[in-house]
Amino acid sequence: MNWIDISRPLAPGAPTWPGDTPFHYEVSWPKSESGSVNVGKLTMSLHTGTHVDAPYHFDDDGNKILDLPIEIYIGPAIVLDVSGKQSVGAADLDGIDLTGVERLLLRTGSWPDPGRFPSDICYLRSDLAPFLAEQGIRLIGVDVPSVDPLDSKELPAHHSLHACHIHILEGLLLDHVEPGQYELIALPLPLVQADGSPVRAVLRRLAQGNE
Ligand SMILES: N[C@@H](CC(=O)c1ccccc1NC=O)C(=O)O
Ligand SMILES: [Zn+2]
Ligand SMILES: [Zn+2]
Repeated sequence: MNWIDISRPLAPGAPTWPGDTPFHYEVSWPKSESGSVNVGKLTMSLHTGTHVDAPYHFDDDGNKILDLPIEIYIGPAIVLDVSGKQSVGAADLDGIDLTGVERLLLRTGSWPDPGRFPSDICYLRSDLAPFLAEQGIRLIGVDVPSVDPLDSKELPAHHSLHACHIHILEGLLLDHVEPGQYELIALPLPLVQADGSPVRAVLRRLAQGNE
């Protein structure tokens, strides 16, 4: 019960990376023709909306989506508010107790208009990954299209997270979520060769010690 949807809706006009494939859905075989059912077809970039990156997205030798362990995308997660920061590094999380936390979702608040691709986002500095890995984090989620600056070609955050075995979830919608402890489900599709996958990401509040 009480699952909170933290996925961005996929509809015509959904914001994409500049120049990327627009989202398109159509009923390609209508009931009037098939005689029994409407059958839909979908065209989209795998990096539109709420999605996971496979390492292959930024490393030709990296794992593809179906190679990723599904247990990463199901389980307890912390939502942390970091809004107002231009970037997040180890120093920004100093003093925050992440003991036993494997999944960390950052609410940056830096995608103010969900109808348009953002122009400037809060990104992760490359000293964050080793810091998080040391604390036992295995998944990082952000409410923006990338963990790196939008114009980055080197993608230092993607590469450092990958080097530290931390999986990447992007494009979450966290505006309506209070910081705290949750159970997360955000499963990628079983796309065998893919560099990314849309996910339906949901949270359910876990009981707090003092509630
Ligand atoms: N690296 C970005 C995605 C990215 O750069 C991108 C995604 C879709 C289409 C084009 C992209 N970059 C082009 O330079 C990310 O996954 O965070
Ligand atoms: Zn992506
Ligand atoms: Zn990415």
